Formats: sequence, structure tokens, C-alpha cells
Amino acid sequence: MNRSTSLNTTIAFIGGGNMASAIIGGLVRAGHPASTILVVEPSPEQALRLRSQFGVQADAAAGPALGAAGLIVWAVKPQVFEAAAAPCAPYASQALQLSIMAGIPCAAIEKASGSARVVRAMPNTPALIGQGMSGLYARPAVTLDERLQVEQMLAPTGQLLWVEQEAQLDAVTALSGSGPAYVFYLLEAMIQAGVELGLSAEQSRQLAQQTVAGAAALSAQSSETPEVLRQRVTSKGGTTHAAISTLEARGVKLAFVRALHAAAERAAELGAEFGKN
Ligand SMILES: NC(=O)C1=CN([C@@H]2O[C@H](COP(=O)(O)OP(=O)(O)OC[C@H]3O[C@@H](n4cnc5c(N)ncnc54)[C@H](O)[C@@H]3O)[C@@H](O)[C@H]2O)C=CC1
Ligand SMILES: O=C(O)[C@@H]1CCC=N1
Repeated sequence: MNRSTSLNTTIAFIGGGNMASAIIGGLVRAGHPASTILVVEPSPEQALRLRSQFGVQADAAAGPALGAAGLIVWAVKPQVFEAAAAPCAPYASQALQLSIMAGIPCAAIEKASGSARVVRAMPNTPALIGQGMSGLYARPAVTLDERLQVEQMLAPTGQLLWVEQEAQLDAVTALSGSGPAYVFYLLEAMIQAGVELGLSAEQSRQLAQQTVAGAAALSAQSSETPEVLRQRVTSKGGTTHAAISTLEARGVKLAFVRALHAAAERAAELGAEFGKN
């Protein structure tokens, strides 16, 4: 199939916040005409920003223009999905539906839109700089060509990974969707410690950021497991051993594992609120 023409359609975003902007930015940078991107965004400030930053059409409410979209991207907070969907419903049933909302099941999107062609994606905020990681799930009614359309649309945001079961998206949400927050939390702790140990905030920030970026890059390029790479930093009786022993004694790894379980449970709860099938 011809990938260059597969996205030759109007794309409508319901909600034009952080994640929608990351995807729209990628589309525009990849050469998708801004004139064929429509955003339904009730916040006047956000709508103005979208118009001036990307040159897209941003409307305060859904209207007949939505009916021309071949692809509708649901990018509102899960809690406002039903309120946002009601005025879109009359114009949505002919389009492929792509949701980036945490937790909301395909069945609820099908019910609200009238279209069985539903893909769910779980991106993360590094999508803003093209370094994102998105998990994807497609309902059986979605064709291979439509999967490729979604891939083409999200490719500028970073890496993509399809999962076979919708329930696995809760794990993706817990791991990579929320994941950047765990890394920022680690950075906060490293910077705090650096300052307490006598470095300036700027020095600590540079040291911490490049250490996390370098370790992630080394892990990505190495065939070794993270455990082996960690052991290579850890000299017997040395400084890293002192640090890791403290983390282990305080149950930090277990706490991280439990945190991801809590995130996945919350994603499942959000889904249950909308009647998982
Ligand atoms: N922020 C993140 O790290 C990630 C967020 N997500 C999901 O992406 C979705 C959007 O998240 P963000 O972009 O962070 O939120 P956001 O708050 O930046 O954007 C949501 C936008 O929806 C607009 N909105 C509110 N009511 C509306 C309505 N009735 N109709 C149309 N638009 C309406 C808001 O004005 C806002 O601009 C959420 O469902 C979230 O679960 C997914 C992956 C990562
Ligand atoms: O915290 C949340 O609910 C959203 C989903 C993944 C990242 N942020």
C-alpha cells in the first residue's frame, strides 16, 4: 500500500491540550496540511494557541465540520469523555476513532461514536520532542490500512508498540504512559541530594539529567540486562554498593513495583467506570 497517501484525510481532535498538541505538532512537522486538521477545544486560550502555533482550525464546540473527518482523535481527560462525546456523536460514526485517553475502553468509544473502528493509543509526554513511547491496541473491525494510518500519524511522536489484548493497555499506561513522572521523580531526588551534598542546583541538574539520559542510552544500545549494567557500576565495598544497599533496605524497588500496580489498577478503575466489555 502507498503510505504517502494513507493519511489523506481530515483529522479531528476532541480536546487540544498537551498530548493532542504533541501529536498535532508531529503531524504538521511531517508535512500533513494544517488546513486538514480540526480541533474541538472549548478553552479560548488553548484554541488561540493551537491556531497561532500550528495554523489549524480550532472550534469551541463540535459542529458539522466534524463530519468530514476520516479520523477522530479523542484527547480529553477521561472524566470529561462522556460530556465531550455527546455533541460529537451526530458527526462521528463514519470515522476511524483513535483514543489516547487512559482507561476508557474501546466499547465505550464505540458506544459514544457509533463506530466500531476503534484504536486506543497510550502515548507519553516525551512525544512532545519526538522521543515518546506509545502502546497501541486495535479492535478487530480496524483494517490493516487503518492501523498503518495510525502508525503514520503517531510515528513523529516516537516509538510505537502494538499489544494484542486491550487489558494490556492498563500495563502500558502504568509503565510508559505514567513512566516519565517516575523518572522526573528520580531526578528530583538526585538533584535534592546533590544540593544537600554541596553542589549548586544547576550543577546537580546537569549531572542528574545527563546521568539518566546516558544510562537510558547505554541500556538501549547494550545487549546486557539493566541488572548486569547495574552490577558493572557496583564495585565490591564501594560507593554504589553503599547506595544500592540503602535503597534495598528501604524497599525502594518493591515500592516502585507497587506504584506501577497502583497505576494499572487506577487505569482499570477508570475503564470500569465506563463499563468495560
Ligand atoms: N499527560 C500525559 O502524560 C498523558 C495523557 N494521556 C491521556 O491524554 C488525555 C489528555 O491528556 P492531556 O493532554 O495531558 O490533558 P490536557 O488537560 O492538557 O488536555 C485536555 C484538553 O481537553 C479540553 N477539553 C475539556 N473539555 C472538553 C470538551 N468537552 N470537549 C473538547 N475538549 C475539551 C481541555 O480544555 C484541554 O485543553 C487524557 O485522557 C490522558 O489520560 C495519555 C498519555 C499520557
Ligand atoms: O496520569 C494520567 O492519568 C495520565 C495517563 C498516563 C499519564 N498521564
